[in-house]
Amino acid sequence: MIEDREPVRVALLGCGTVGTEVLRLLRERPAEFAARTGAPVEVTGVAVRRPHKHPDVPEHLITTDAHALVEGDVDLVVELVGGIEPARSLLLAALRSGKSVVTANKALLAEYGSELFAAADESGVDIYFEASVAGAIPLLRPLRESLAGDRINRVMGIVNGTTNYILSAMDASGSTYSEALEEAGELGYAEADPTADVDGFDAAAKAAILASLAFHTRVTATDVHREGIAGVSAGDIAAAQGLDRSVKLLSICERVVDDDGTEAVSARVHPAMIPKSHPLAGVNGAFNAVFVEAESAGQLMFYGQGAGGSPTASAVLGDLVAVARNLVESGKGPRESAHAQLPVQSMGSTPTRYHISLDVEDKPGVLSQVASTFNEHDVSISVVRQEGRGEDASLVVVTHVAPDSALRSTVDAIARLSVVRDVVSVMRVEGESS
Ligand SMILES: NC(=O)c1ccc[n+]([C@@H]2O[C@H](COP(=O)([O-])OP(=O)(O)OC[C@H]3O[C@@H](n4cnc5c(N)ncnc54)[C@H](O)[C@@H]3O)[C@@H](O)[C@H]2O)c1
Ligand SMILES: N[C@@H](CCO)C(=O)O
Ligand code: NA
Repeated sequence: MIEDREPVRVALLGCGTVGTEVLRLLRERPAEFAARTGAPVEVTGVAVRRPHKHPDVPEHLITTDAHALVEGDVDLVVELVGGIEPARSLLLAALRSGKSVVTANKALLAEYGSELFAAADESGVDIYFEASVAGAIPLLRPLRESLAGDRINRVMGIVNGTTNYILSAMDASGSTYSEALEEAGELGYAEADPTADVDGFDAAAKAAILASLAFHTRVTATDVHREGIAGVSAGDIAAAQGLDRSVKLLSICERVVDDDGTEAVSARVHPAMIPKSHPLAGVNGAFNAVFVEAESAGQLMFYGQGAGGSPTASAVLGDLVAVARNLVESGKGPRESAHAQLPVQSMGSTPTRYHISLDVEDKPGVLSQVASTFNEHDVSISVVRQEGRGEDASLVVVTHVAPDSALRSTVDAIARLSVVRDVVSVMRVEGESS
């Protein structure tokens, strides 16, 4: 009988948006978890910071001493505290004392992943982290396991729910940036410090995790070029709408191959305009979507809820069952795979395309001055549109692909032209052929 087997003893660290939901489901459905695991799953302790804030957690489970809980009589530690410390020390202590770990902590994994994987390896235990990227969406398991025999060339998508919620609201209803950010916080999508979301740190951490798994290379958050959405203005959104495009915060991880066959990894997070007809343009609110392009599999798309207590708990509990099964059956999950160790390419050499919207003087010769500035920087123009408005005119230029540094210098040079009154919007363009 399953109920008579030795239980898998679980320590829960953190009982906030995600932890509360994980605990609720574990306590409501013990028979299902036991049947799927092969042994009862027993929560033996819940570490919190302020006990009085958790009236629904049975008193005998609550502790403020997370270290004692982790080093005590448990088999599996579920970390839902977030941030670097004390999460890092707690997980290292857990792994070094032979406990398997489930975590949703992308900030920690993107910086100290290798240290945690090494500790897990030395102790022969598991570390699972599906909830750390794209919430409920099964994405890391497919990359780590299902696609382990393929060669991935690109991973591109929307992996931050908060910023997607804000950009969708600004696009659809004309909400202000701060109204939409407040709503995202109330709905449990935003990080404890929402600048992690809006400044792109969260998406960059996720890009580092995705690039590491996809390219079998250690990529950390600092390797990822990062631009957030704080600079996205109502003018940028309007410029995109005028061209039948949407603005999205994209995480893009690519395998780049030089003419001589040398390979590198490029990982970047920045806002970009994509055509309304692109599948990512229809991903709204806290939903996430990620495209994976692999040599044999071709294109794959992963879509679903990327944030929120309940969707994230689904991924955490899926990992918990996988790890618990391994404990019951003496199995083992995948270890770190970083055999390729490709170099990381700088953003300046990464090929991108720009959309540039300018206010210029409406007089002859302006277009040719602007065009020759592009020419001088070896950047070729794909589309140009000019509209007169009395003394002023607006000029919209979309470039072909060029190294990002060349595009940056072109914009700087254009801004210095006396005929250019204002650079209204500069944004990268993705999702269309060059
Ligand atoms: N909320 C989401 O949508 C979501 C989605 C995916 C991943 N995550 C990740 O899941 C983790 C938890 O996120 P959350 O939204 O539940 O955060 P939260 O802020 O709601 O909860 C964290 C909890 O940990 C507690 N805590 C802090 N320090 C502690 C300590 N030393 N000991 C014990 N408890 C401590 C806090 O008091 C808080 O209750 C984070 O790593 C986050 O990035 C969150
Ligand atoms: N703050 C994160 C939570 C999910 O990882 C987001 O908004 O996507
Ligand atoms: Na996921």
